[in-house]
Amino acid sequence: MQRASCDTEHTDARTKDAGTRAMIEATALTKRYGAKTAVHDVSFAVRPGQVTGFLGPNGAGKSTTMRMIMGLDRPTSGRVTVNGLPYAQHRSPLHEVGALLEAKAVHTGRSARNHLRAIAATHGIPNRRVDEVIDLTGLHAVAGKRVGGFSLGMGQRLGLAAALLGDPATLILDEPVNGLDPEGVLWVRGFVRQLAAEGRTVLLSSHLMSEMALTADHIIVIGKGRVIADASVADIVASTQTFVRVRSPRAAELARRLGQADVTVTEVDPGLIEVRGLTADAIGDAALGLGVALHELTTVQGSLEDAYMNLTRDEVEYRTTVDPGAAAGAAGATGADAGLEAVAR
Ligand SMILES: Nc1ncnc2c1ncn2[C@@H]1O[C@H](COP(=O)(O)OP(=O)(O)OP(=O)(O)O)[C@@H](O)[C@H]1O
Repeated sequence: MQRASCDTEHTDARTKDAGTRAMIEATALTKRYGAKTAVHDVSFAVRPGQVTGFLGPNGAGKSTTMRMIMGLDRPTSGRVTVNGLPYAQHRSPLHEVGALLEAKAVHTGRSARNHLRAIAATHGIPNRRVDEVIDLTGLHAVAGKRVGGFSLGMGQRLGLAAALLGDPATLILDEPVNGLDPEGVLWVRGFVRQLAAEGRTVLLSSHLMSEMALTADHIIVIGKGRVIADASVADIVASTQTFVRVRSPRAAELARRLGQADVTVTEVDPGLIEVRGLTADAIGDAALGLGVALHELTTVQGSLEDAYMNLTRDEVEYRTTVDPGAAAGAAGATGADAGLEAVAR
């Protein structure tokens, strides 16, 4: 993939900087709407050179926080800076931070190229840069087409192209893969990772946990306006409980014999149990001692999704009748994501 930058010197400086200086910094950030506190005393730092996922159930305060980062909403108290200054105090904000806040195509009769040229013109950005971002986002073949006729995927590429016009070091992307087909999701994932690899700071929100696990390096989770987790994806996943999946024609009998203090055995199906509190070795030895045949003995590490469900179980503002435990346990990433959405909405 072509570098998502037009300024090599600039980018090399950024890469050297990566991991050292926080580019988005929130300090005791609070936003109240009348009696409603949407964001409560939130502090976090988003660092360059990695993708930081911003997660939380619906109504948790993500959009409000993103709006305050972008200067679209004023904090009630506290502050948030981008590259050291509140957004509104930057002389050329488009060169500091690019944002994709709306997940829909712009409805306009203009061509993609003219749409981008219009934005560029109002920010003193040369047309040369418009052509560069068109190439970077793979829009070349449709650059002359009316934006109003764009698919959601093309609309997202156009939104990313607009966000990149000022070659900003910081990008804020709200649900960039929402509604995209698998090819579009794959493209956005690769693109976002490339932007971070260049040393840029990328803050990305998504409800798709399986996608976040593949895209983000670091995760900030908010619930009911407060930060409830701020850690690397690896650390968050490592904090989830592992369990051992055991398949046996005599699973029920094995379950009874394994049951003891600090061991939890869940019967998933006749013939399939999940054991927490014992290693696979211990279960295998116990089965051998009992003369019970095992058809499967697998240690399963919890997923980012499991960790997220545990973290946000008490933080969901609008709960449906779907049981979060059942949703988290749903088989396969897609099924579990669907369950998560049902809980979080
Ligand atoms: N302009 C407003 N006036 C009053 N309340 C608001 C306003 N904007 C947001 N809120 C409330 O603040 C809380 C946080 O909303 P916000 O949109 O930031 O959440 P979110 O995490 O982005 O949710 P979603 O995932 O649904 O986009 C919600 O309870 C919401 O109803």
